[in-house]
Amino acid sequence: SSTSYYERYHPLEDIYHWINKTSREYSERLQVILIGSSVEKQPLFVLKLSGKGHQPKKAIWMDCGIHAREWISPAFCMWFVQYSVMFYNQHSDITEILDKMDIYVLPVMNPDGYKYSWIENRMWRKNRSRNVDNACVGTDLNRNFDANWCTKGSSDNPCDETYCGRFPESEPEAAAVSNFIRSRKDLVKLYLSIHSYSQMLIFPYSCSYQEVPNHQELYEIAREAAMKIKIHYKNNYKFGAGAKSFYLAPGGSDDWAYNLGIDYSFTFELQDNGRYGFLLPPSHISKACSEALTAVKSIALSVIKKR
Ligand SMILES: NCCCCC[C@@H](C[SeH])C(=O)O
Ligand SMILES: [Zn+2]
Ligand SMILES: [Zn+2]
Repeated sequence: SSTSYYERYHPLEDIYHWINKTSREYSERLQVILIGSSVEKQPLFVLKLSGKGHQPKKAIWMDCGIHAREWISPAFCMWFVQYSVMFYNQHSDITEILDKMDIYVLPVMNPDGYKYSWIENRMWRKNRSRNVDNACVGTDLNRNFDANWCTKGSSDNPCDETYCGRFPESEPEAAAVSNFIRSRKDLVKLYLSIHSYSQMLIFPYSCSYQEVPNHQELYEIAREAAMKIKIHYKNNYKFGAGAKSFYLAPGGSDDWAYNLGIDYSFTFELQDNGRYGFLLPPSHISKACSEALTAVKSIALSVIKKR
């Protein structure tokens, strides 16, 4: 049987073609925004998803592909956009969400690394920035944001997988995202960063063991989403504050967004639990994305009800 386009992984050029084609096909729902470019000058395109009525609404941010080898992440952003344009005005949940909030989707935040993981090294994680005084390549974009930058849980060694970069937002990819979010900080109410693997719904802080003021609220929102995944897909997702329930990880986009004032900020670790890890087979894309979709809708609706 021919598997659908959305049940396959796609190389970088394919994804750029998809962005172009889908935004033209659904021009009522989608607008392409160029927010910057990568180290190797690949464009960073954000797809702005909006329902009817073009007055500026509150917004949700979703980034995918910050880490090159986590191929299920860009696959989910594509799956999510396709689901949204197909079922807006048909399924009540996505219709309610889009009638109340715009959604900014960045399908590939680390295009250089993603391309490199297709061509050279399937297990690549970082971006592809060069260091003048060191042969090692790449900064971990999820350690490059200004949240307890370069403290314990990251490394100042350019050869390490969690290298924090030369300074906060030193990387063009991280700077593009933080500049865009800062410019819309009064509109963005929910921040989502999509990763793999471990099946977890993580909320701040990962950069310290300190508990955030609305910890209980974030815990309940995450628990509700994990419960829905359990009910609908019989799969277990853990949830909790990052540092305590996962590991100490400073310089992350989610913690930075939270400290900017975005009170609802989550990092998703999608499938699986370690059997295939980053090499999740295409046959698992559908279920992994359905589970992530359930979580996104649950969390978005929880945030909307908080208004
Ligand atoms: N912002 C830190 C959220 C928790 C860690 C997430 C994982 C994703 Se691969 C990491 O960046 O190590
Ligand atoms: Zn990751
Ligand atoms: Zn991960």
